[in-house]
Amino acid sequence: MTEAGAADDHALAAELAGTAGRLLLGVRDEVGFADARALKDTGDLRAHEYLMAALAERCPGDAVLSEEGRSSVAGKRSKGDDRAPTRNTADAERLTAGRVWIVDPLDGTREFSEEGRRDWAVHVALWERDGDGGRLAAGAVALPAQGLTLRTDAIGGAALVRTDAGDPDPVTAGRRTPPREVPLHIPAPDAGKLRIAVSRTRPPEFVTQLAGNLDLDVELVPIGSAGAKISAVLLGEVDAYVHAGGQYEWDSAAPAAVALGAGAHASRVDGAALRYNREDPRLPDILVCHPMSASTLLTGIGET
Ligand SMILES: Nc1ncnc2c1ncn2[C@@H]1O[C@H](COP(=O)(O)O)[C@@H](OP(=O)(O)O)[C@H]1O
Ligand SMILES: [Mg+2]
Repeated sequence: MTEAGAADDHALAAELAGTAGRLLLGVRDEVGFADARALKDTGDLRAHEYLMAALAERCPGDAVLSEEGRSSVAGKRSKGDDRAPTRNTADAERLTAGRVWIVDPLDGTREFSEEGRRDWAVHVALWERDGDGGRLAAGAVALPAQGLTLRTDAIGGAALVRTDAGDPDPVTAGRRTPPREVPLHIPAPDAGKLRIAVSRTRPPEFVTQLAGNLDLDVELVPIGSAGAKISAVLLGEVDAYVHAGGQYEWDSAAPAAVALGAGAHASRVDGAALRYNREDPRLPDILVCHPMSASTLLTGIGET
């Protein structure tokens, strides 16, 4: 990959996540909130079909692993559309490919279907094979209802992009427009305190025990979507995300790529590296936090 080509991967991830996000805001307007199932399925499948078509056109030689492209969702249909979802690259081809896009077309599907909620995301990550097996090479997390995209950049860092869509922020509305894109660095937590983001609907029991074991003032903050939770860590709205008990590569690939670019610690809850493009896409647990909180949290998790 040339330097210009690599830079394009970061920009492409952000462009595709942002465009899928705008499409999803349109799906919310079109389908409405009365039938949550129809809204979820239509959102999942329209964003998936857009990403599959865009990646096939822009990166025809690359493999794709999407949450909605598995054979297990082959029977799913979006409202007013009888087509089956476009299938992922076959496993045998994906597992030998040099470049694999790992996408979650709509993370936080439940929150997407609840009127007024802003904690849902589009994830677009690029995994590349290298001498050590492989690594996340680029990633973008769009938060369409918040008017934000968090993305990796070409110099190993990350950036926060303000998009036009989304509800106006009542605090900044009317003030001078802030810069459209700014570097993203994970902020350090306040001394003695730790706000830990947890799933709204499946908070792991061990995180409650962990909170009790830590010698800190801990607040558990329920937020939907892995991408929205990891973004909340990078934006300083919480200090850590701890999850266990189930998840898949597409739930964390793009947010982990951005987190690592923003200088965060991102690992399994036992401290092992997050690994992607495996035969089995299950990746059931994750810890994202500021590096200065990592040993406290890893030790606390180990003792819980
Ligand atoms: N125990 C579990 N098993 C499988 N997937 C899980 C899970 N807990 C969370 N997830 C997935 O992780 C994402 C974030 O979940 P949560 O909002 O509860 O934190 C969701 O992705 P999707 O919305 O793409 O399905 C959800 O399905
Ligand atoms: Mg998901």
